[in-house]
Amino acid sequence: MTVNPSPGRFVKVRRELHQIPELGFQEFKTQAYLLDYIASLPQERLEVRTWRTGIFVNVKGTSPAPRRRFGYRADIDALPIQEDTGYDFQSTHPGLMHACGHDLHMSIGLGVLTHFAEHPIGDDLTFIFQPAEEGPGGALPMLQSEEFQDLRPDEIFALHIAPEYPVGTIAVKPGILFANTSELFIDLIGKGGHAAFPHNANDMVIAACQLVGQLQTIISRNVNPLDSAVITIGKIDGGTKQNIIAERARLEGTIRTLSAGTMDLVKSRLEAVVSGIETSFGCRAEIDYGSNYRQVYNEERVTGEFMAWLRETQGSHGVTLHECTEAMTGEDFGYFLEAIPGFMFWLGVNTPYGLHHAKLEPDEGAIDVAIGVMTRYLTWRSEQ
Ligand SMILES: CC(=O)N[C@@H](CCC[C@H](N)C(=O)O)C(=O)O
Repeated sequence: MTVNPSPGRFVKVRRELHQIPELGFQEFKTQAYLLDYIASLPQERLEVRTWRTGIFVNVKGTSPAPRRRFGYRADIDALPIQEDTGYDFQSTHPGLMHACGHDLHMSIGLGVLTHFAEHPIGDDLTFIFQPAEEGPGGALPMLQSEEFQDLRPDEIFALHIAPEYPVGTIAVKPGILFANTSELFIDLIGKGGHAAFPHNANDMVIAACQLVGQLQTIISRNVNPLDSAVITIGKIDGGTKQNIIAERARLEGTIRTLSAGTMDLVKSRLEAVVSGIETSFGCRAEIDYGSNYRQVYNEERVTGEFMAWLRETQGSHGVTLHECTEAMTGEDFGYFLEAIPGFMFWLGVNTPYGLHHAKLEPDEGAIDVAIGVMTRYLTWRSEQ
């Protein structure tokens, strides 16, 4: 796709952030960039707090107390992907890329914050720039942090880019939007040996191949077909050389379900299947579930009001509301929504390559659309 050669303010910000992607809890340059930008805003009503590599910004409202407080969250970390876009502002960090849109999420967050630093509303606002969404999860510890407690909002909002929708589309629904997630790491430990003497070894490459296939039968044969679940093994590592039987293999993946009960079922079946592999291969297995995220559940009343407001005003915003179905993506924003009513929505960015792809090139026109919608929505809410 062609990119705008004379970008606006927040497109420039997005491009600068795009060049410095960092993994979870290592977002040092990103945090410094965000702090520098925030320091350039009118400071009269702002209070900035850092938490590890994250940031809270309090924007003090203009109404006399008691005031309500609204929260807005943007995630800031990137993925271990070697970028393959046609951009002239590609990642300067080899092997790392903003391939899940967090560069757009941050630029939109800064755009909304800029508006309210310059045009404060009656109510207080908390902006949250959150590390480690892709893993191991920054939302829960940030929510529990001391720094957050007196900035805890009454309602909280966030968005995620959606490659499949045109720019101008906001896709949302009340209730569950994103799945429950659990990371999955399985180590298989057998007995290595010479490639020519398989009968003297326990080959963990064969065990890993069998296990990957058997794991899929949990989805097809244990989960109710009217429910939904996903097991994806995204990475396999095993062995040392083509003529050595592998002593070890490691599978890395993720589990997605639409309920906590189905997550328990999948895990208990998975443990039975892995134990069967131990018996049949005479090997040892270790399972680690890594980090787990709660489903993203959009509170019905607040989401319903947002959708009604969008329906009434969409003509004047150039925005189209689409009531979508849930997706098996995960998001640790689910922890915020478990504690505080609010919603997350999908923002159309119209690009053929999906999230987590090395060629992801979101249409930057979506940045101003989102800043416009969020500033108008928060202003409207404050006037209610
Ligand atoms: C929106 C999105 O793509 N989120 C990630 C969240 C990752 C959760 C965790 N690290 C896991 O892999 O289970 C996703 O992969 O859905």
